[in-house]
Amino acid sequence: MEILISVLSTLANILVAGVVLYTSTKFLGCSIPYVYALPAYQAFGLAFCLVSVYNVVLYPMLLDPLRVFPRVVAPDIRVLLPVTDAPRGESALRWVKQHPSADAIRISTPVGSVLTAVSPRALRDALATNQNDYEKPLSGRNFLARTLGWGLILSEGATHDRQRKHLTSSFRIQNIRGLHELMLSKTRIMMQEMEKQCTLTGKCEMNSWGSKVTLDIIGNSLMYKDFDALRTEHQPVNEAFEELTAVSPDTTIHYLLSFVLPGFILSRLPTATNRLVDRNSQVIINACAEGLDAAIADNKVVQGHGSKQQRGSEILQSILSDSQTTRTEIIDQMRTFLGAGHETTATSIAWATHILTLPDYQHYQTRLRAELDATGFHTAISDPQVLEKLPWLNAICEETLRLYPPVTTTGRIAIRDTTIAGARVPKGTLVVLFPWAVNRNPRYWGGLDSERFVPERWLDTRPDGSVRLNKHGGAESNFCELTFLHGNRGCIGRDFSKAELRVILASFFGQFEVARLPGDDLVAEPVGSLTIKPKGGLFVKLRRVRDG
Ligand code: HEM
Repeated sequence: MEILISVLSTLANILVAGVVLYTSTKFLGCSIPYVYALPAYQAFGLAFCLVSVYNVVLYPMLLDPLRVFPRVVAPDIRVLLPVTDAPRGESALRWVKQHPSADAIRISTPVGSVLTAVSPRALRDALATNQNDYEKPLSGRNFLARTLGWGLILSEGATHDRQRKHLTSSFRIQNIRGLHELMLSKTRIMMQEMEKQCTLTGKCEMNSWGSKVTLDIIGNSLMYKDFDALRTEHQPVNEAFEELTAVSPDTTIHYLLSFVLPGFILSRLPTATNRLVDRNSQVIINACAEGLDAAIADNKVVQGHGSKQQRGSEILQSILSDSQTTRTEIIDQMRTFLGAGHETTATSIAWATHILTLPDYQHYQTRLRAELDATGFHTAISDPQVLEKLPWLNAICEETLRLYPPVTTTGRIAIRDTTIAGARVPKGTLVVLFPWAVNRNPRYWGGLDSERFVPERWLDTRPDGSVRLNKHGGAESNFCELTFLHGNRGCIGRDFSKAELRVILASFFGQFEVARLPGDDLVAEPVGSLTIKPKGGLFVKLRRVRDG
């Protein structure tokens, strides 16, 4: 086996030499005597054939330790990327349906094979049991670090463990409940502004309002910085994120290039994407630096261990309590939280509205209002603990997050030999994870109903007819859902975002009857880089049914 690999790598080298010789004679005008060029071309041809036979036939059929898993072919590698202009999720879901009993599926692409884990058993291995055998691919991390900084999302190993340990406590439910007033007051401003816009223009666009309200909430929770995006027409940080998350073929090409070019070369190419990333990242860095300085100057937070903190400053204080952290790292961590804690929840607000305004599902708006009425609308929205227990509200949030996971694709690379569902996974294997496909897998989510919006699956009916929320949606394991992932790299902001979603949806649908514009009753296509939004935006009109 090893001899075979060395022979093939030698041939691969000859192949590269052949290409160099060919290009130098053809394009650079070097005159290489024919007697040398001919054998080089022949070697090139032979090496090319052998490498192809090895990649296409020999390795996948006889040598690949992952050949116990079924194989599919992906001619367009863009469908495997988290940053892409390609349609999202659907190819992976098709593969999952083609191989319903598979634990994992091998995906052959023109540039090599990758693996995707699909069953709860395989996902548990990749994300929990053997989680320390994986890292996020360096090329993708280098690309994203320019926007998000080297914070919790992109750090690895001991640095990640240290950062996660310091940050975990600020995401406890008690601390999140402490942010309820802020979340509610920002939601109220959102609704006032939306109502004004609707009166003036007859419509409002949900993606952009979701983005503004979540930016204002995370800005205030993270660093006492009120971006006031909700009342500012051109808020620079909001616009910076909008541009950074927009999809374009240019961004996809850049992301693909990050696999072959070192970061310091790629980031210096004079391209439109580089200019856009540099300009917008600087806007975000400056905002974080200003927020940090203001919070320290106002004594809201103090660097170092054991320092007193004011209510609501927990996230920034926990970043500062890590005594090993430099100012650049603090700002990187703030960029991470601004990015991660903003567009993700914003898209969930848009998707929930998208679903609840479709003809088949509109009646869930009425169901939700009835639940809020029965509890007492004002009692419910002013108390986070009441909202946490409302069955229909929570079931609608859970089902939206299942059906439209904002992050549809992510990846891990095995840093040592490991196993998935009993099969050996060699070091260097790229494991791509598709929350979109896993969350809609008919095998675990009720066959034909798996792609339908069925909030009832999150509810259990008691003998007295009352309903109670369950934690699994009827699936056999929580690894059947990947919206927030699992394990030590799962989303630290999971409870934060659920609290936000609850208060925003309860206030919004509790006070407005929300409808699409005439003629628009279609299921929108999900598009977006990193997170998915309804294509073309989601335009709605509002009719007030209750005073706030
Ligand atoms: C609906 C809302 C959200 C969804 C669906 C979501 C989803 C995810 C996913 C899938 C990951 C793992 C990414 C990967 O490993 O490739 C992640 C990680 C992370 N999320 Fe979220 N997220 C949401 C909201 C938030 C919020 C509100 C915050 C902060 C306030 C946040 C902060 C983070 C951080 C810091 C990480 C990195 C965790 C680590 O690696 O230790 N997220 N999120």
